[in-house]
Amino acid sequence: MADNRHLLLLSLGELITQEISAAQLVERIVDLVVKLLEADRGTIYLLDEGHGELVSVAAHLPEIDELRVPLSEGVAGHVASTGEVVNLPSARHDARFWEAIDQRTGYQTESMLAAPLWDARRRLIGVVQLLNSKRGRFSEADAATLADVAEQAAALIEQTTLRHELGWASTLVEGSEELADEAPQLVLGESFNRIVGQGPAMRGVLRDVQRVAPTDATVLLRGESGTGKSLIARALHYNSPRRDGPFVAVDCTTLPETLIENELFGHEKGAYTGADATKRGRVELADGGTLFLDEIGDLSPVLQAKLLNLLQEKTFRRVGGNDLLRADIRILAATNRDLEASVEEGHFREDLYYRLRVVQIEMPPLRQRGRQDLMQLVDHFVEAAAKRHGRRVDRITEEAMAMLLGYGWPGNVRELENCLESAVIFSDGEISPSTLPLPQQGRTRKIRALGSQTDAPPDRFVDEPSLAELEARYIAWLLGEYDGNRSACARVLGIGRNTLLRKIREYGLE
Ligand SMILES: Nc1ncnc2c1ncn2[C@@H]1O[C@H](COP(=O)(O)OP(=O)(O)OP(=O)(O)O)[C@@H](O)[C@H]1O
Repeated sequence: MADNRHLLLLSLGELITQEISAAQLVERIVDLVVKLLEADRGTIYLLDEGHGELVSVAAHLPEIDELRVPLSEGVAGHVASTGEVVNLPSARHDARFWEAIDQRTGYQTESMLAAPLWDARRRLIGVVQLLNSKRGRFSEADAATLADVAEQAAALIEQTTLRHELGWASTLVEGSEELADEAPQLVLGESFNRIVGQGPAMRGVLRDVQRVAPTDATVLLRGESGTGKSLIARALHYNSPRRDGPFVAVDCTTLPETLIENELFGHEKGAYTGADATKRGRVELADGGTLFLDEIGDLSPVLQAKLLNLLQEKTFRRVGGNDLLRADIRILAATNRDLEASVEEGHFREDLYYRLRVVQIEMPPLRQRGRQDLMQLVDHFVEAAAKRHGRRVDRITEEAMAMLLGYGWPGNVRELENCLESAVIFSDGEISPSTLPLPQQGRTRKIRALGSQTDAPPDRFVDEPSLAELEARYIAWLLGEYDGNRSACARVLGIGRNTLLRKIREYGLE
């Protein structure tokens, strides 16, 4: 059992690295726990605080779609209210047993084991429950195992966006949950584990992912650095029929041409000095799965030709080999380059370009995703970093949030993630402007980023700033334009110098 438990925890850990949908993740957790503890059925309930109910989000309940259990009812309700692990050899003879469920499902509950799911701040988020031990009754060792596994499972569930999507999670960032209410409800199966984004731009991306993931089509992911292209590539793989096969990523920028060819296609024994054994390349390692080629715009002409062959014929040769080998792979590629310009300049093959661009997914830069997406990302990354570093963050000040919302994020989501990780480490329970490592030149960059929006009369504000943010940005931009001359800025703004100074202080623009 100890070994099994170890294996289960490992399998649970692996689940989170795979971009399966959040709903699938909880289903797999239930399946694994049922198998490990030799139960007949299992259910994971999450707490819907608003309604004071537990709601089944994954369950072996062929009879009904969803179960809602009031906190005052049943064994699950008892576990949620008291935080106790409950082990009942004969559930129907226990006063806490809620017969209504068996009556609805026609199932005969005999033994039952249930444990609470806690979040990192020791708040209850749900209950995991097992029915009918195949060994007649659950042992005390089973109860201890379930308590252990429940802890891991809760940590996994917390890392997903599931509770946010359901609109039940409490948030650090005021208003970050508003969108969940405003947006048309996403169907669980359509959402992706750990990918945050419900604004129109990201919803479009996720809709495309949903459509193309199940096909074998080559997909070209485009967008600035740090926008999540690799994340989406993994989502495409783990939501495709190839999900049980390997996902192999190759970064085409990091190695010189000859090494990349070797890395991709492998080599035959004796292909060159030092090649004393045949080596399989990434293409072969990806067999039955997905090959993700990152930064494809950087490939040399020779490799572009070989890649074209691979795309068209699904065939390749190892370096130094004559045999034409066949690969059963799906190819995904990504670039942050202007491929059209590269084609024009003769650096990128036109035929390869057309072959690649059949299905394209364009990742929007962070500054175009709207304030709600940014706020949800902030919430997501702060929670994740706090957990990772064992820190507690209770609050992000309004000024800090205004700074985050006003910044241009040239490094996109990766820059935001790094910035918040650092802020969490240096914060003392609260993230304030002084804990945000937005460099001084960050302001300059912000001003420049804004410049492009304010120079031309904006016909739409892609990042939906509030009036106060807009005011802060305009002042910041003016200060940049007038080399920090406050009197000149005040004149342009038609306000007194003191009023301007107050606003500069208020918006943290000193
Ligand atoms: N929508 C999102 N939700 C949650 N995390 C995200 C999201 N988008 C990106 N990230 C995170 O941001 C970081 C950067 O993403 P990723 O590496 O996928 O970007 P990229 O576009 O492939 O970058 P590059 O072009 O530099 O390779 C990763 O840690 C990723 O998990």
